[in-house]
Amino acid sequence: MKRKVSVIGAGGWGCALACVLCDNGHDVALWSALQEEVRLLDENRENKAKLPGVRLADSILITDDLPSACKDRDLLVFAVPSVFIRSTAKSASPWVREGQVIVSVAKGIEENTLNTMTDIIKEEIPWADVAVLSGPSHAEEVGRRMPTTVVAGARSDATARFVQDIFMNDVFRVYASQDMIGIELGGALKNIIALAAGVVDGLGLGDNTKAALMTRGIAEITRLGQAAGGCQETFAGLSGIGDLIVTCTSRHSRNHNAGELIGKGYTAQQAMDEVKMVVEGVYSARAAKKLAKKYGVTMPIVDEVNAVLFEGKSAPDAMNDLLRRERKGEFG
Ligand SMILES: NC(=O)C1=CN([C@@H]2O[C@H](COP(=O)(O)OP(=O)(O)OC[C@H]3O[C@@H](n4cnc5c(N)ncnc54)[C@H](O)[C@@H]3O)[C@@H](O)[C@H]2O)C=CC1
Ligand SMILES: O=C(CO)COP(=O)(O)O
Repeated sequence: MKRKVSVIGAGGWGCALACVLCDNGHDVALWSALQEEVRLLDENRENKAKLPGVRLADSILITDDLPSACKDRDLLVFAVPSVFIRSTAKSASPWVREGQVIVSVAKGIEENTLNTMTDIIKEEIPWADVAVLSGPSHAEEVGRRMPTTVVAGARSDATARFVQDIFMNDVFRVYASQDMIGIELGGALKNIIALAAGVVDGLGLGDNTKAALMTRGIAEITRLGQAAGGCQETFAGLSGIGDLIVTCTSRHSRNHNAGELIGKGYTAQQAMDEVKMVVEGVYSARAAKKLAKKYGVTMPIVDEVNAVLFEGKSAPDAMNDLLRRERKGEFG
């Protein structure tokens, strides 16, 4: 069924998802807060800065007019970086109708409130029906129609399946779930572990080391995620281990690439400047540490990433301190 859909945010991920939705025959609008970005997208029909080589079909309406992008739409996809989710939701709220479905595809945790992205949207627009879409899905590959699988999460099964139906096609397979907190925490926390995996590569360490970080990383994510109310199975699924694998190993990963630069001696700011696109793990690291404290769980990799990012600790010292922790059983 043809739907009216708007993608709010025109970075790499917003552009790739606009392509998926357009392929599915929907009436698609793509909104950006940045006038210059809108001008360039309209002129080039491509986001040359964030997603080069992926053409935006002529039928995608590119706009900087938020009211018209929100009004009378069956679905809004919020695809701005996590730090802009609250301001974007606040600005959009006057034009969102009762029960309108908003799906968040941003991966982060708000630092001062420890809210997930859908918590923020619900706070700003309590009358919306809020969902999440997450999983191992780099824009660079989705834009090239490479087979990808994700999970749509919503409180009600009906809303999760509504989102599933709108996005699903032969190369973009969508599963449905009702574990929103599990999906969102998996998506946000894997970025911090991916920074650490990048550091391993930047330090010139090996595959054993990276496998160790990924495995112990998902243990940390699962520990915190379950304490916060997520289901264990979700962390073994697409938005958990699946996204962790792709983010720790892909050349497309902004978090891995920033971590690699940090391993080579760049500061966090220098690494972010070099990567140019949003490195969400840097914004979520402090929040993850605070969440771990709130729920009384140990997250040694997250602690060390924080120390390297914000306390001037060297990457080799962080690695050594992880290895020299007191001996323990594998599962606690
Ligand atoms: N790029 C990817 O492959 C994927 C990204 N995501 C998530 O999607 C979110 C967006 O990521 P990307 O598209 O990669 O980011 P990006 O760095 O490519 O794009 C940033 C975009 O944010 C928008 N923006 C800039 N300033 C703004 C403001 N003041 N208010 C509102 N919007 C503003 C602009 O449209 C800009 O192009 C992140 O949370 C990321 O983790 C999730 C899955 C895949
Ligand atoms: O979430 C992502 C892929 O699923 C994107 O990760 P990066 O931001 O590290 O590129």
